[in-house]
Order: sequence, then C-alpha cells, then structure tokens
Amino acid sequence: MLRNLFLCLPGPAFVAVLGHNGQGKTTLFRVLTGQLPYQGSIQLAGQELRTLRRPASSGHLGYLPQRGAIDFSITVRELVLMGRYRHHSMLSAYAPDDYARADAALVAVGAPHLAARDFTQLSGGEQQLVWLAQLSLHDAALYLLDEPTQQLDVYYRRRVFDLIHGWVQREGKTVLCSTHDIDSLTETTGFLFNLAEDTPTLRPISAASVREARAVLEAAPRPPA
Ligand SMILES: Nc1ncnc2c1ncn2[C@@H]1O[C@H](COP(=O)(O)OP(=O)(O)OP(=O)(O)O)[C@@H](O)[C@H]1O
Repeated sequence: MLRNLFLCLPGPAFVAVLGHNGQGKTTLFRVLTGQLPYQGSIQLAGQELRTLRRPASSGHLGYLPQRGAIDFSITVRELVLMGRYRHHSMLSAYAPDDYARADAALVAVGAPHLAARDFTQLSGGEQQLVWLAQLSLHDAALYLLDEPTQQLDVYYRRRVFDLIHGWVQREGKTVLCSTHDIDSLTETTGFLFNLAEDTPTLRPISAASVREARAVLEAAPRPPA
C-alpha cells in the first residue's frame, strides 16, 4: 500500500520513479491507470481520475506495463499499428499513413529490422522495443512507463531514454518512468521521485540528486507502515 503521496506535475516533464523492489512503483501506475482504487484525490488535466472511464484506452494516458504478453501470432508491424486504434472506428481499415507512422515508430526505437518478424518469437528486450514503438502512436499527454529499459542492453537503454526525452522535449509529453537504472539518469533532465524516501519529493535530476537517491536505495528498505 502507498500512503501520503503528494505530487503535482507541471507538464511537460520527465519523472523517474525510483524505489526498492516491492515499494509500490507498479502499484502507483495501476492506481493512475484506474486498475486500483485510491483515497484522496488524483487529477489528470483537471479531472478527477475516478470519474474518467478507462483512462488508459481513452487517450488520457499511455501505459507500458512491466510485463506485456500476447499469446497469438502477429507481425511486429501489425502490433505497432494497433497503437493507432483510437484514430479508427471499429470498421475502418488502417490507411497508408497509419502504416507509415508504425514504420517511423519502429525506426525511432531502433527496430525497423523487426517489422516482419512474429512478435511472439522475439527476445524480451526486442519485445520491449516493440511495445514502446506501439505506445508512441497512442498520442497521449501522459505516459506511464514501468521499467521500460529492463532487459535492454546498454545501447538500447541509452536509445530508449533518448526517445523518451524526445517525447518530453519535442512533443510536450509528460512521462512517469519507473526504473532501477539510475546510472542512465545522470545524462537526463527532469525529476526524481523516490518512493524509498520517508517523504517522497520531486527533486530535479542532477549528479548530486542521483547520488543521494543511490545512497537511499543502497540502504535497507524501511519496513512497511
Ligand atoms: N496483486 C497483488 N496482491 C497483493 N499484493 C500485491 C499485488 N501486487 C503487488 N502487491 C504487493 O504490493 C507491494 C508493491 O508492489 P509493486 O509491484 O507496486 O512494487 P514495485 O515497486 O513495482 O516493485 P519492483 O521494483 O520489484 O517491480 C509489494 O509488497 C507487493 O508484494
């Protein structure tokens, strides 16, 4: 359970959500996506979250869960294309422009070579890149990314953080990104929000604040309240 969180995000912004294992990062995202109840108030663009119907699929936010899984065969290109679903009625077919956007999204994550592959046969890291490409087509104002660089090698980790920063700086998105990858954060701008602190507070990212966050995370987690 998460208690006594106060957080006001002026968008656009990048926020790295930190914390020990089991400290509530995924829980926070599940609350923000309407999957878990909450007490108090959470407002998205001025609207109380509990009054929004299916915030993740209605365009208010885009969500990358920690483990996205599918159990049917589909090509990577088709799966990325599904990120355009909000722009279509049930019966309208995808247009050439949708395919062009899907291809561009794959290029942006560094995975155009995967376009024709069966998604279910990709490695975990490759699948992660594909989910990010799909998410980039959701065109939401707020993105919640649950450990987007887990399973990625050093090159793709850097690439994904650069991609996320492009969403913030060029497209004006706000991104909450849970991560244990604190070494990658020193090269980014934005805020840290560390659930391992007694009173989690938004702190601008700097070499010093990342060092302090590391020290908190290297200490044993506090027992649950
Ligand atoms: N479905 C569930 N039912 C009961 N407890 C749960 C459930 N899912 C998570 N929890 C508990 O809630 C707490 C927070 O879990 P959460 O997954 O939010 O942590 P996290 O910070 O995302 O961890 P990690 O860094 O390991 O991904 C943990 O103690 C976990 O065991």
